[in-house]
Amino acid sequence: MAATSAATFSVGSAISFGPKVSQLPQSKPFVVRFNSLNPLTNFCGLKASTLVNCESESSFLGKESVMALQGSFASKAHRSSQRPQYHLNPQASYKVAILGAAGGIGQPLALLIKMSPLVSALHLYDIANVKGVAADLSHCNTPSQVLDFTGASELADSLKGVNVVVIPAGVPRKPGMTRDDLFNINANIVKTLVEAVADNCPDAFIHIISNPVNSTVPIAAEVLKQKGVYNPKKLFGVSTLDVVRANTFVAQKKNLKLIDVDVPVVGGHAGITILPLLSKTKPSVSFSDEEVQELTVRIQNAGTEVVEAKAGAGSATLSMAYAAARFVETSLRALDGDDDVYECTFVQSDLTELPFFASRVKLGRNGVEALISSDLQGLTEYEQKALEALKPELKASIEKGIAFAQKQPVAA
Ligand SMILES: NC(=O)C1=CN([C@@H]2O[C@H](COP(=O)(O)OP(=O)(O)OC[C@H]3O[C@@H](n4cnc5c(N)ncnc54)[C@H](O)[C@@H]3O)[C@@H](O)[C@H]2O)C=CC1
Ligand SMILES: O=C([O-])CC(=O)C(=O)O
Repeated sequence: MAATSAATFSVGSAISFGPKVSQLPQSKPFVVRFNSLNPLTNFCGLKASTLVNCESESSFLGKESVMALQGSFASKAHRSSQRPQYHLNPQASYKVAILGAAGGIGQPLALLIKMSPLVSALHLYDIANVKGVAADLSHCNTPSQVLDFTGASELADSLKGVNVVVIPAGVPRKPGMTRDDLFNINANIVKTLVEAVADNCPDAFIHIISNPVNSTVPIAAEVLKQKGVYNPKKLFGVSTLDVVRANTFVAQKKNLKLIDVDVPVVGGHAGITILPLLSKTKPSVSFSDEEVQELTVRIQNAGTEVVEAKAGAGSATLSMAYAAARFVETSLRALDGDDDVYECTFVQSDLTELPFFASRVKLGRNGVEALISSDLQGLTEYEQKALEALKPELKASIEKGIAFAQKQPVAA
């Protein structure tokens, strides 16, 4: 079949290290081609993956899904054509490591990353049960090679030459627990793993998923500082799930097309420190005071909603894997030279008086290029109050992490 002329559509979310950017760029994270023999180039948003042709009946998306996708992307065609397009480098070949790969998040995350056309090697590390996960995953006919690493003796090898390290290792919550209740176990796990990252791939992007993110990211920063390799532009707390949830809940409430909605979520990743900036929703939507209150509280409590529904069997894993895969994909696109990559993430920041703060950032080859300051300008009274209210809790969590790491310095 001859290739038909391709329309290129983009979907996703938008958005200042070093310079703060006060203008809010329009989102353009994902590019998907239809009506072409070209494969889909990304899987985020409603992203599929490598070697998936939207015209093909053998696409794992299925024909109906493809039609639905085409429909949902169609409205973006015009807007997208006005933007510079990122084209996947056919030579793109990045190595990603997942530490905690046999867990509830690790397994589906590994599957999603296995589908990325940007990845040539996927290193799966865990303290147990990772051999079977890797054997299983390696049968998928996507290009990346899957390697397994079990236990402390193989940790260093799992990190050699890696571009992005994702850390979902650690225990999840049970009903009645706060994320901070995980501190005593997960702080040590994150400390040990980040020490190994510092020794073996200090230039990698580091994505911390393990809770409490508000403390584990500062712990990671201290460990990297003690090792002499801290680069604040490459250390990220993964708060993407808050954005994914905000987008979903807002789209449902306002009857909007899911794919169009983009809500920045700032602050931290626990309870009231999660602050969705509904007034900055794209496309522009108006909310009643009641809607703002209801949506904000639902987004802040969404993790607990899942913990309670799972009734002791853990916390969010599938939606978290989806969100983490989206952040890996955006990081790889940034590494690959796309200069229009924006995500919300919990990073070292000077946007407020707090040393770490989640906001939109512009990502580039060297990590955070800019923090987007405009999101914090012109807040509603509700958002401004909520921002001031979250600061003491977030400050305490950050200080707890720093104090922990400083009390037990790493070996040089
Ligand atoms: N940032 C976010 O938005 C979210 C964070 N989380 C957090 O992610 C973490 C993981 O959650 P799940 O995957 O559901 O837990 P899980 O218990 O299913 O999996 C955790 C995995 O980590 C492994 N592990 C434990 N210690 C390790 C070590 N020292 N080195 C390597 N691997 C180790 C375990 O063997 C297990 O396979 C939890 O702390 C949870 O709170 C969960 C959802 C969202
Ligand atoms: O709620 C939890 O414990 C897991 C988490 O961080 C989330 O789902 O946002």
